[in-house]
Amino acid sequence: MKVAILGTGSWATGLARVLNDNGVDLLMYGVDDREIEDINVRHCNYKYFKNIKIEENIRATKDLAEAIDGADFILVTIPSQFIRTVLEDIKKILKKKVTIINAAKGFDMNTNSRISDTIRSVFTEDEINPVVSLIGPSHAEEVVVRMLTSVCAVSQDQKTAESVQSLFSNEYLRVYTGNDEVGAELGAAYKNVIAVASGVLKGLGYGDNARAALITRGLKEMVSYGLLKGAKEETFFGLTGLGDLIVTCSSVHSRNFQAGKEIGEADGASDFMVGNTKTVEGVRTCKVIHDDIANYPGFEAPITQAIYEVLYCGDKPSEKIKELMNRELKPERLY
Ligand SMILES: NC(=O)C1=CN([C@@H]2O[C@H](COP(=O)(O)OP(=O)(O)OC[C@H]3O[C@@H](n4cnc5c(N)ncnc54)[C@H](OP(=O)(O)O)[C@@H]3O)[C@@H](O)[C@H]2O)C=CC1
Ligand SMILES: O=C(CO)COP(=O)(O)O
Repeated sequence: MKVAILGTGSWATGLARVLNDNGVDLLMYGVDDREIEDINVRHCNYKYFKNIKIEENIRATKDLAEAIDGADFILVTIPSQFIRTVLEDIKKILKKKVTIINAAKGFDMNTNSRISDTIRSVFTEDEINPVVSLIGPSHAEEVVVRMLTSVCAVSQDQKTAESVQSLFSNEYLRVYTGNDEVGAELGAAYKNVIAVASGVLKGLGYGDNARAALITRGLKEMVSYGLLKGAKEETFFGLTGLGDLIVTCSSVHSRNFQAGKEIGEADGASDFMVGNTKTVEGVRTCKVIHDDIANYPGFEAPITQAIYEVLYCGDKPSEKIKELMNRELKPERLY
């Protein structure tokens, strides 16, 4: 069994360690010489994990053909905006049928589609097995040091989901299966927008009460949007919905939360939007969801709308909070 891992970043490294612990043959594919050299020569990934040594048989290459050669699975652990291009490169050199596992949480850069749909649009049914998404509340910083974590292997095909479940499960990573691909992928993407909002609250100096309200009302937005898109309501109360929302809205590890905090502290997003180099999927996801909501007249997503106006219209977070709090009073309708 061989797994090709796309990416040499934090999540790629965390999951490489899981697979290595599980005795799986793997090869990482990266574009960054320094990261590849760190992994192969110094047996670490200094850019992401300063004090952590990784095993010597975790290896990386810049050669995509070498990485996917003989692979039974290809694990997608690069930010969503780069995924389509890399998949198109793979299609040109793929020699055997493979299962593609998506572990990214966002939308296609060109088409705004979910990543599973992107994968299916690039490959034919003869080239790939059913797609699986491996998603849930899982900061790489914890997985890489083997801290207890649970995620979900979500696929339209139960048997393929189970093959990914057994590939990754071990004593510190418990993998469930799920079949609501739409709900799981939308939840995992949408939570990043709410996590940015959570950071903004923190940056503005608000506390636990505000965060609890945000998570609850953010979940409401996620479910309502998901139902519009054909998701199952129950999925949003599982690991890929509420679970991921809690971890990303509350953890110092979250780059979406940290981005929001920086924006809240500055009471504006202009510096962040110009200077950010980290993977903060919530920024683009916010725009994708915001623009899509325009297709559903009367549908309201006040948190996403407020974050959109902060990120893309130059509005001040402090003013947005006032607007949100001063809206017309109403019953707490859930869905
Ligand atoms: N980090 C986490 O805890 C988790 C992340 N995720 C998701 O995983 C995805 C990846 O995020 P994450 O690992 O955190 O991101 P990182 O920023 O940590 O790493 C991204 C990696 O992808 C590399 N990369 C960029 N473009 C390409 C390309 N064209 N081909 C190959 N590699 C490329 C980057 O190289 P370079 O350094 O040169 O830019 C970097 O090594 C995101 O969708 C994220 O939401 C999901 C769960 C947990
Ligand atoms: O998806 C994640 C945890 O489940 C990672 O969150 P960040 O992308 O905000 O760091």
